[in-house]
Amino acid sequence: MAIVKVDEVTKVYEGKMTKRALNRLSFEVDQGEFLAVMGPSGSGKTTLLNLISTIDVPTSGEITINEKNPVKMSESEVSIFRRRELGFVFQDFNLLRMLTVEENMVLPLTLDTYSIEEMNERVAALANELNLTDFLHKRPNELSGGQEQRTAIGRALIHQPPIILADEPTGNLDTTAAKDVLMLLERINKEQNTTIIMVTHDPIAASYCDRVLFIKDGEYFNEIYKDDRRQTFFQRILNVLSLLGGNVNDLRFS
Ligand SMILES: Nc1ncnc2c1ncn2[C@@H]1O[C@H](COP(=O)(O)OP(=O)(O)OP(=O)(O)O)[C@@H](O)[C@H]1O
Repeated sequence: MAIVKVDEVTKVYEGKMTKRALNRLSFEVDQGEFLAVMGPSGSGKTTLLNLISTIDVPTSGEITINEKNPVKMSESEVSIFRRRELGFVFQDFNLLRMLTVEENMVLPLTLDTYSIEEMNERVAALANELNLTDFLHKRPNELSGGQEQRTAIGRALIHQPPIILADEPTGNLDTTAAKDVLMLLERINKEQNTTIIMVTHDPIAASYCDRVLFIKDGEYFNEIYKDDRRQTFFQRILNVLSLLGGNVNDLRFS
């Protein structure tokens, strides 16, 4: 069953220079799918994620998330919808520097009516799963990049949202920490059936996904599905990327 439907979506940025960032893009994401979105720099990946995340609205076309269309909601409905249905993971972690790991993770819950016991229980369970139990009282500047990103993933998961949106989640991590984060996302996806949409330049990161959707100049270019082996999927991703062209420096091989 499709949990996200992108139907003929166009996004035009008006300004001194009008820019058509997405042009009649259509695709669906199944519930429980781990999807990577790839494309050259400027192809519209972040624009697409901003539209799905309800941060921005399409110029035309429709995006349906869990059978709801956020464009038709009031501002307060959208903020509740965003909080309950979506979790966000960013390249630069976006943690609050003055807060501890525990406080960063629990923050989204404080906007809703959860009891202290429930909040403590959720943080403890997630910290255990994310291997952060010993770091709960530390602040971001005392953490490694991988620990910061795991904290950010904890913050994204604390609401148990059905969909996680990740924008280059491994972009600021070294190879080992990136692998840990990808294996973690893969595990969350498989064990909790959380749908994940991840924008990435990195073919290795994309090879952890079930499917890679390639876009070029704001339009659908191609998509490929994982077979049994990650290594052959990785090779097939590289093949499409070479067809896709663009500047090879746009792709980070790690
Ligand atoms: N707010 C904006 N106003 C005007 N143009 C914009 C705006 N945001 C993005 N664009 C343009 O829209 C196009 C798509 O940008 P977008 O950031 O979605 O691409 P991207 O694929 O995420 O790129 P990158 O991989 O470099 O992050 C680009 O040409 C960009 O310059």
